[in-house]
Amino acid sequence: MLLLRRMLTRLHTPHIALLRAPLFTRKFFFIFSAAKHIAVNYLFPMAVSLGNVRPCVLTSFHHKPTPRVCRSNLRFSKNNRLRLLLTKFSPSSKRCCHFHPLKSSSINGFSVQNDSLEHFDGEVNVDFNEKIRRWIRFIQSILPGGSWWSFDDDVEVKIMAKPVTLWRALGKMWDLVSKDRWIIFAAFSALIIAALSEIFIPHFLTASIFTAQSSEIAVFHRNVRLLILLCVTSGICSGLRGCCFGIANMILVKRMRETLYSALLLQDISFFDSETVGDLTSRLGSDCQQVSRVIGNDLNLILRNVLQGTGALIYLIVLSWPLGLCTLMICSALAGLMLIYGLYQKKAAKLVQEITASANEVAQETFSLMRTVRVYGTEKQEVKRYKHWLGKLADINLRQSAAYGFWNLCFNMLYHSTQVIAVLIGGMFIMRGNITAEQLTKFILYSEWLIYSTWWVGDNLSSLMQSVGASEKVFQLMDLMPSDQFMSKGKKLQRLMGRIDFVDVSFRYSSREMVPVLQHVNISVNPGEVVAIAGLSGSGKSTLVNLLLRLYEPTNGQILIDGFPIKEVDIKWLRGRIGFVGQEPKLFRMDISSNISYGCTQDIKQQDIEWAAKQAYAHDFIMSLPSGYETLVDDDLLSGGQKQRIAIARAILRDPTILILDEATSALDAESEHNIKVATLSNGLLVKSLHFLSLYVLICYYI
Ligand SMILES: Nc1ncnc2c1ncn2[C@@H]1O[C@H](COP(=O)(O)OP(=O)(O)OP(=O)(O)O)[C@@H](O)[C@H]1O
Repeated sequence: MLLLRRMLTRLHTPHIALLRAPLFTRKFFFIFSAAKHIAVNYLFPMAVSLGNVRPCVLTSFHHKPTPRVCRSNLRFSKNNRLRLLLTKFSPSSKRCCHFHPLKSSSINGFSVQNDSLEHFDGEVNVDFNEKIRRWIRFIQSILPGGSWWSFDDDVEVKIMAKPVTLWRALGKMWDLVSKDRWIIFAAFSALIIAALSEIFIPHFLTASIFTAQSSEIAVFHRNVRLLILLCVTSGICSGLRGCCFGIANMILVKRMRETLYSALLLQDISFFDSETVGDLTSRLGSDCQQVSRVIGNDLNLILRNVLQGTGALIYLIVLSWPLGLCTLMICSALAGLMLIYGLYQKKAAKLVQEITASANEVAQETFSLMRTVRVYGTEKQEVKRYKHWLGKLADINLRQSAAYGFWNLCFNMLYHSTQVIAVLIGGMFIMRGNITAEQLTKFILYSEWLIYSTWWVGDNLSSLMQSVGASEKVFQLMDLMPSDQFMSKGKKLQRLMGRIDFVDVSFRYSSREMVPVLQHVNISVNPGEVVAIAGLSGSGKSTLVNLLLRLYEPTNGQILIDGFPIKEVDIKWLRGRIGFVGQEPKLFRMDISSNISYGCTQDIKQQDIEWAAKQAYAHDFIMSLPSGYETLVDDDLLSGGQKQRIAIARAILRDPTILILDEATSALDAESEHNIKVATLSNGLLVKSLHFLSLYVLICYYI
């Protein structure tokens, strides 16, 4: 007991974890305290592997570990099938076993290892010299060009987008807004007039002050009148410029979203196997929004400041070329820094967008699987998963802010050095009688103007680079060619009889190239024949249907419709003649009538919808809903069987020549299933489900 108490006083809060472990494990630890490092490093992990200790309670079991760490991966734990990462410290450590459950979750195609989410929170026993060495290493890393600035460690996300140059991005943006080029021309005209007016303001300001001082009243009044005129012109034109660029920006973002959305909708289904919904919606949302700054803000301010800066530079050189050249040199240094800073921000922005997309992906997945999350109580885990990406985002934002700080520091130093140089050299020139006090005042005003213009150009250029970096993936997606099915028209047969032949068809999904799903399949179905395809789960029944609907192309062999290769038939026309009810029918967030008539090209009346609903035995339950056919539904507001009945009604309403039911009545009770069969039979349709224990059945019926 004494030993136990002593051990307990030495165990601070995190070690309570050990007490939760089974008695066997506790005894195991205390009795063999003499050989504790062996126990901790080798025996305890074994206890975990045998299932005596749950790995999650071990996470905080560590005490003064030495910094020397060796890692090995263990793959055990029978009950919860977690993969463990055992971090084993050197024998000199006191108790230092540290486990992290490695729950791999695939996000953006890359696995996220949750061990990085839980940080080592124990105190680290390091000597003073080691601390100093660490500090020196840290300081070295945060100096310009140091490792802290590199983003390489953060690239846990898949960056597929090819780099887009600034000119290419601007060219693409121009393509999108060129239809409304008048607004751009109006914006540029206003910009030029405003910039020119503003350039002359310091000149007439200084001239007015000095003419007032020398009592030249007529000249003073003329200068003041001109000053007022310039102020009014620049005010009006600046307002016009801002408004026109804002409109151009709105047009750009709108077209960008439209183009991207249309490009995505025309992709092959296999494209959606590799891209996730969260990622794509993030491209449409935040990535396109990033571009919204480009025209209305960045380009606008860059152009204005380039014009004003050039004007100020010319004025300075005319005023005094030695002073002008000094300012030019400082501005060139600023421009060099600006370029490096801009490129850094571009890279950071690209990563920020990728990580934002990954965070969105997690959120989208969690919200769509909310019921599963609630039932399994994994809310905290999901928050952790989301926080992981937020942490990454914060990390990059931190570096972006630090870079911004550096950029500000450089700017301020260079800005003040121009003032000092101007006063030093200008003062000497005044003393020598080379220039007047009025000229020096104008010089200081214009050099300030020049340096501020350079600053604004740099700031907006880096913002522009960020927008370009953020929109790389958007541009890449917008460039994707539509699926072949939308490119080639194909033949419309005079009449679809319904003969189908699968001739030596083999298939494998492109996302899993190594796994053959179908191999040399030959099936023939005559018009009017009902065929049931039965097979074990995962044997490829739904895949057959996918090929018949031409959602995928066979890797070998071909499918014939009435003797014509399906590839040569107009696929839109063919799909219009096929009624399909899938395994898990999905409903759109719209009323029931719209859901039933969804995709129907014929002129549909309410009676037709109700007729189809009656055939599918959906009418009664629809009428029992508060607003009947007007009731708003979606994927979550109806039972599985009710959704299936609406989907069957949708298929019936199309009056299809070929009806494919992919276990379409699996969620219905036996009576409803029977009723639907009888009802559809009387209209020449047969719906039949065969349930062979765990076997799954697909029925194809041709009329
Ligand atoms: N989009 C996809 N990408 C990669 N592999 C897929 C895809 N869809 C299905 N598979 C794989 O193809 C195989 C056949 O799947 P399919 O859905 O056709 O089976 P099934 O016979 O309909 O199964 P069940 O009776 O369980 O619905 C499975 O091994 C599955 O993992």
